[in-house]
Amino acid sequence: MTLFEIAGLVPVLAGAVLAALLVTVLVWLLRYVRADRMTRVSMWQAIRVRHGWARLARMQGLTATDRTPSFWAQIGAGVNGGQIKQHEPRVLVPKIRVRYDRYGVEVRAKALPRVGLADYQKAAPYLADAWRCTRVSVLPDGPGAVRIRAVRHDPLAVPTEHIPTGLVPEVVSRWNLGLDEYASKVVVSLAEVPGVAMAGLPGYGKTSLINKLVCDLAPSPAVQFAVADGKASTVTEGDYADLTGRLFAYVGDDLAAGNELFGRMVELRRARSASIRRTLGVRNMWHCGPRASWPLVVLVIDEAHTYFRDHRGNDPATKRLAALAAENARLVEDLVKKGRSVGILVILATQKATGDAIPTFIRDVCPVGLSFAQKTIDAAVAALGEDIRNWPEASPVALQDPTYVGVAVMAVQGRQGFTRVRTPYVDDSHVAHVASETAHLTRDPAGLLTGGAIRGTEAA
Ligand SMILES: Nc1ncnc2c1ncn2[C@@H]1O[C@H](COP(=O)(O)OP(=O)(O)OP(=O)(O)O)[C@@H](O)[C@H]1O
Repeated sequence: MTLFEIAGLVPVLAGAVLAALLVTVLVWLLRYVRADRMTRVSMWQAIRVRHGWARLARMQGLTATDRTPSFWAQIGAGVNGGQIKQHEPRVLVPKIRVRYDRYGVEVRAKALPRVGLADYQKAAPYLADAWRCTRVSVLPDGPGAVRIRAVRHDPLAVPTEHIPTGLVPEVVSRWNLGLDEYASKVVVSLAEVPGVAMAGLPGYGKTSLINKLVCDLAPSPAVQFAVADGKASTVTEGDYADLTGRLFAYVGDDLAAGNELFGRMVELRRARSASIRRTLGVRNMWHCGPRASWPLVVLVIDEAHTYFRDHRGNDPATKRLAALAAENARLVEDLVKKGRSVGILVILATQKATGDAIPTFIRDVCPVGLSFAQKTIDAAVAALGEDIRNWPEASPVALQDPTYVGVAVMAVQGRQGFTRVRTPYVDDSHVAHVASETAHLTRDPAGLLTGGAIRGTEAA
């Protein structure tokens, strides 16, 4: 190719570069037009972060200086008889990739020699100021990289809403709780979990969170639900009225009815334990996963204290209630201690998770515990364990403000300390819709053991 021909290609190349630029700008504009107000602000923020990064990184000491002559300088020196010219040290700036969402930006940055995770963490408060964010966290992002999460608004203070998709979940054991204080998703695995203990002052979102879980799992025939609601006498007057169609069993605040349901569940647990090997070919249902013929059975015990409270008195009626409460505790203990491998999950919700509300021999074997707002640190300790005393900034006692309705505190696997989660609100109309659309999937799991499986809907 002659020089003349090469020169002729320049306008073509310039045109291609311009066209690529134009496409990039158009895509950005399209996204901008379609985005909501908060995301638009984040889009501008992402541009500012990218363009200001080289300067900011220098000022924060996040750059490295390379004093070794470059490869080309050394080659040049070889040509000039081994003499390397006065060499300018090079300042290395970490490469970054910036993504945005409604709450702010996420920056993935490379580590450099002597600039690692600890340096980024030390710089986090200054990055927050420079990017005008309320919170910045820095976490490792694989070898030699960090993930910087910067949020402009406190995600815990912004109520969110969840509209159930009505789609069959890919994995029924994934419990998507909501967003943490950095607007990252908090997902808890329910596989191999026999019990969840949920506490919190009245009106702070326990029932709404349970409704969300039921709505998300209801489209799967591999999950069946039963509810004991200690706050209502009949199903129609309680918080679970909209879900009735999708429940294979429901009892209100009557202790004897609760006793009957818990007894039924223990019988199911025993029958499953006796037949699991023969039916599933494994000793632990989670080794093959729940399916329509062997569904995960979720028993919700809301206002759990109703069923376990100690009744004191010598009159026959009180004595009977005391006996029923003791029996209820024994039955639920059986489910929580032995139900895991056969696919039974008990969710216990109460206002204060002290020993008089949920017996400690039940509460303390629930692997997942969470708490919405609490009045006292003792109530927080009862719900989350002694360690919460060491994390005062995450204490549920600090959530006693209407702003934090729907915010829960929990220990999340793989994370240090406690995580605060903004759980989304699920409107009653959505709950009713999902329950009525999926009512045809409701089966009594005991009936399935004797051969009444839903045909054609095996496995989740
Ligand atoms: N995640 C949420 N986000 C915003 N608001 C919420 C959320 N959850 C609940 N709420 C509001 O709080 C009200 C009470 O919620 P919910 O019934 O779930 O509380 P609760 O803790 O179960 O109370 P109780 O102990 O009395 O049953 C709801 O009607 C709704 O207005």
